Amino acid sequence: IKAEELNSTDAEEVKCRGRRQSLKCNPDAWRKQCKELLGLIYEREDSEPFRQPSDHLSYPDNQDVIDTPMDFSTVKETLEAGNYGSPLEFYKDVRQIFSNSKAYTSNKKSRIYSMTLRLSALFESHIKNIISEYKSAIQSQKRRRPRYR
Ligand SMILES: O=C(NCc1cccnc1)N1CCN(C(=O)c2cccs2)CC1
Repeated sequence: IKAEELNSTDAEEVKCRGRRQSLKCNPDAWRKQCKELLGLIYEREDSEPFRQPSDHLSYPDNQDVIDTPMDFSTVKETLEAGNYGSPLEFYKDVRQIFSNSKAYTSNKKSRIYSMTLRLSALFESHIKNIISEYKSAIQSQKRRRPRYR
């Protein structure tokens, strides 16, 4: 049968089976993409205050406000250790860095807070494609109909 005679699901699957290693169909491609995104973040000077755990000594006033400390070195270690099961877990930790920064500051104009705003704009612009490609790779991998081998 010709590929166009397959319904969209089968066609998608045929496409993916052929090109497993391509980014589109490879459900593990997100790890490499998130590593590259972290590299981009590390290149930005804006990420400097967030590359190591916040030191509560110099920011004691908000210590109780931050119940989940997070920083990019922790995210990097978790990703490299293979301890994220999906890009959504990666996304959750990175967003924690930005929300902690918001909780730290009372003045939304503070220099360090404006750094998180620029950084999160960069992050959001890249992560949404990584997540949508991951979701479609999972979809095309799911067998719509069980196959009896
Ligand atoms: O202590 C760190 N980061 C670790 C560190 C330790 C030593 C040297 N350089 C950075 N902060 C400070 C608090 N913080 C904020 O986002 C905000 C503070 C005020 C408004 S926002 C997160 C980054």
